[in-house]
Amino acid sequence: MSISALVRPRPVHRAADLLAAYLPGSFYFSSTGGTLLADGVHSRVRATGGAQAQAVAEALRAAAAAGVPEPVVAGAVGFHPAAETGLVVPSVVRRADAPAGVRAPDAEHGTSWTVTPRPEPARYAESVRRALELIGRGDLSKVVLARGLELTADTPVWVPALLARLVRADPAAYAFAVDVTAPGDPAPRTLVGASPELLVSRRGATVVANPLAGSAPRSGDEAVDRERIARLRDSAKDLGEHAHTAAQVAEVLGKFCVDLEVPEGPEVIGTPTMWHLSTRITGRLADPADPACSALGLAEALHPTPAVCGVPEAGALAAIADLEPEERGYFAGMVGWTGLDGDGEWAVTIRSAEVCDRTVRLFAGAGIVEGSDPDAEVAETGAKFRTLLRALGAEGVA
Ligand SMILES: C=C(O[C@H]1C=CC=C(C(=O)O)[C@@H]1O)C(=O)O
Repeated sequence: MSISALVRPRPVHRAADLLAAYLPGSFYFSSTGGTLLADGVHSRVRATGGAQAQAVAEALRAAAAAGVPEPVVAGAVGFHPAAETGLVVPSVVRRADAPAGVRAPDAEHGTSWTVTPRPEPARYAESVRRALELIGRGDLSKVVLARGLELTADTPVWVPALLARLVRADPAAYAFAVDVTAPGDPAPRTLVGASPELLVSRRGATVVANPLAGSAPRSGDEAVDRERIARLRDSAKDLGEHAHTAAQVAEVLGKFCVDLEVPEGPEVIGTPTMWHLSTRITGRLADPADPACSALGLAEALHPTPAVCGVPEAGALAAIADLEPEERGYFAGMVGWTGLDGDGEWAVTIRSAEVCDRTVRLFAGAGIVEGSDPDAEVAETGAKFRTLLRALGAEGVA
């Protein structure tokens, strides 16, 4: 028998076709590393936080044995991993290159929106003041406090168009759409977003993490943006906020790696709406075959980083529970995929929303450290909402 009869080429898809093929219920994830669209549920992974890497490795082996071609585990894990986990082994996975030349319908500017801030910005500023007291007393060094917006449209929100607009606005983002429908939901619920932050990716023995912390809004005016970038680079408050996050990520990855490259200081990266301090950390795994070293295992070990939680972690979790009136749900968790070989990519679930019929629930957080100004943190979280508000055609309503 000839080789060509035995080896079928991998189907080749175009990223734009996969994005166009996305429908609610599918799993979509794209980044500069490629595009993945997954459909159907071969099996669900039910394991609580911390134990998922082992359960996932077993689920993937079972799927491969059952004939699922190139199985992956895909989905989202909530901020409190024990609370909400939506990981599945899909029946069909299609892959393509990174998105480029994306077409998307413009947002419906005729949509009318009702907006409810949760909490009101003044109450969020008060929580920032209380966090500063905890920091002043020495109980905490950093805590990330989030606030939410609930938007209701006059018609159901069409998630495929929203996703396409997010990808078109920033093809380099970690863009995702995940079905997170829960019992009692009146309609399918989708977690959708375009995160700038890579929690961890793994390819063979190589791992990359790209913690972000320390931010300034993008203005669109070149001279103003140059000044904002320069100020961000020199801001002791933002550099401190960033250092906590980069140090924790380096420390955790260091436990799994034989070589770890950590740049001496952060650089500034841009999204269409924000500037961030960024540290790209790369490492070589000591034991890539260990399930704890799969992309998901590493993501679990890293989560929650001080980009979404704080330092020390237990104190920050307690402060978040005390000071945030709303449950974060999937916000500030992680979203991505891992394959049978342990390779994969997980992003931090920020610049995201949960969409259910006409309702959109979004959150944005900001790192609070000594020197943070409550009103500036209200403005920063407001700027972070713009990724989703723009794509919804709702910029200016909140
Ligand atoms: C928590 C968020 O952003 C994180 C990532 C980048 C910069 C951040 C900051 O400057 O506070 C946050 O740590 C969010 O967008 O909701």
